[in-house]
Amino acid sequence: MTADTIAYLGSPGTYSYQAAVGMFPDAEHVGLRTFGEIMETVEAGERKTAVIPIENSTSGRIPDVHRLMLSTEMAIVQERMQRIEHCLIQAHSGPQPVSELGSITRILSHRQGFLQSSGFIEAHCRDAEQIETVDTASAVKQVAELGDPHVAAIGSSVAAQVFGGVVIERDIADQKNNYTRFLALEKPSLDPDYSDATITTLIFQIDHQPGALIEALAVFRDAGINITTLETYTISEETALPTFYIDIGGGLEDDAVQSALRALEEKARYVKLLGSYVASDVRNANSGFLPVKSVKL
Ligand SMILES: O=C(O)C(=O)C[C@]1(C(=O)O)C=C[C@@H](O)C=C1
Repeated sequence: MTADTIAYLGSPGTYSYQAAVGMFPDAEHVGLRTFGEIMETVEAGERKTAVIPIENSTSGRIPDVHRLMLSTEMAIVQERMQRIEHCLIQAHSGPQPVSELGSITRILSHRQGFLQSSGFIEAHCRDAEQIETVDTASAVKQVAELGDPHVAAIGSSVAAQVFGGVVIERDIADQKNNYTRFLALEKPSLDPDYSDATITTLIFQIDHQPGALIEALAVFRDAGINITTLETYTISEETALPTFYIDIGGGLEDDAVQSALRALEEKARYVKLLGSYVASDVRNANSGFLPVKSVKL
């Protein structure tokens, strides 16, 4: 395994694997068990790039990853909107006709698979026990190996192919256009090139006082910059003051972004740059992610 390797969650068949291959088709890819391990191996210089999901158009932010963003020293270098087409998958020995989905007593999936398909589960197998797995591919693998007609997995058709499962229902996510936004993170370059960057990601912290957030956000309005994501952290020892994750439309070399960031430094208690990179061209109403340019209807 070389230091140029891309670290992702799980094994071939996870959505993270599909995103990692989509972003870096010619690299070597290594699957790890947790997002923490993925970040650590890149921070330690053992692997070059971490590919991790940050938010989903159906279920919203991926909380574990947002928390990792607080402490990381790495820089975001790329984003990708990955289409997530969840399938209900069973073993070859026991696929159920869709009309008999009520006889499924156990469903295995990653937490996000359940969250993104909750409407389908409620409508067709509401009494089934839900068992969380480390990723969707391992859910499919376990179900294919078990061969029990009353057990199903929520995962990708790629995982069904890899592990020999049968897809009995396709595209079961609550929103038909279900996309997850993946980020690629690397150790910061000593000589970063932001010339093509069109989106910038920051974490900032402000005093807990009336009007402090409005004042901080006004720097973007004053510079004519769109905000495409704004997430609030829950408080903890690390984040005792109000702390926010924000994506703004514009690259670090844009004059408007530079003047907004200078103004933000004045208003905020703490500002951390997470990266400035090329915005995905799949930012639209179809994917559920705002484009960096203004939209007028
Ligand atoms: O379990 C997988 O297949 C993953 O790649 C993880 C993950 C996630 O953590 O959000 C990635 C994309 C989908 O949103 C569902 C699950």
